[in-house]
Amino acid sequence: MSTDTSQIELYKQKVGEVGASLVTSGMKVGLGSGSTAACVVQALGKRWQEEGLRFVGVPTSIETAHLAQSFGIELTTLGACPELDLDIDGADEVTRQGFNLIKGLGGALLREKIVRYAAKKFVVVVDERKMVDQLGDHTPVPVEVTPFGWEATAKHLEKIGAKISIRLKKESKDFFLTDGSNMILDCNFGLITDPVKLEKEINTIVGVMECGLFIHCTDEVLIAGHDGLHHLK
Ligand SMILES: O=C[C@H](O)[C@H](O)[C@H](O)COP(=O)(O)O
Repeated sequence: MSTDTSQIELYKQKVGEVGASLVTSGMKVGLGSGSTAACVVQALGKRWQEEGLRFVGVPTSIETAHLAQSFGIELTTLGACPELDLDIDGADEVTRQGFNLIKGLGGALLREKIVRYAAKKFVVVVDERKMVDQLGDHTPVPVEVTPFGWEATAKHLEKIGAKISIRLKKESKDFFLTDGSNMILDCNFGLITDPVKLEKEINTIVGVMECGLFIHCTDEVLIAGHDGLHHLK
């Protein structure tokens, strides 16, 4: 499926607006990361400024925090607010059945997962390119690892079948580091037949902080595409 960039941007804006419409006054809301989640934050910022909507947000990345603050949105931490009503975030792949996800191509996966599991409800916002029949369709599994001894951690990942690409900064050959100062190893496992087993296998490897598989934890998906907007529950 080829869709031009400006059309994709329109899909993201649409899904961002609908995602933002799920937030009501007084809610505690997880604010996701990446370009689609940014559209949600922008739409929330508009509602904050034009409608006087008031809620508190917990950002999943420094970038999201800065964006939210640019609209004056009130932010808090999981320390002050460990239970959230709603978390809205993007994804890199979403399975049509079961809404399992790969996340983390933008590098925010550990914080995103912590925020997701602090929330009662998790809504994912995507454009139609992200929908797949099976995880691993076009995206590796990002794995966040502690930099100490990452080479040994990588060997363990290879033993369970990963073909690894070390995430580098776009502008240089330096290692990309997450907001928590961890590295990311992008692990290609091919098509993933048993994501529950794989998530467990990855996360029991010493040195792994978290992986980008989000399994059996998505309540709703908003999808924007050529045939309009779909809200799947
Ligand atoms: O680390 C990044 C996050 O998991 C993003 O939500 C994910 O990569 C999707 O990003 P985008 O909406 O920019 O495609």
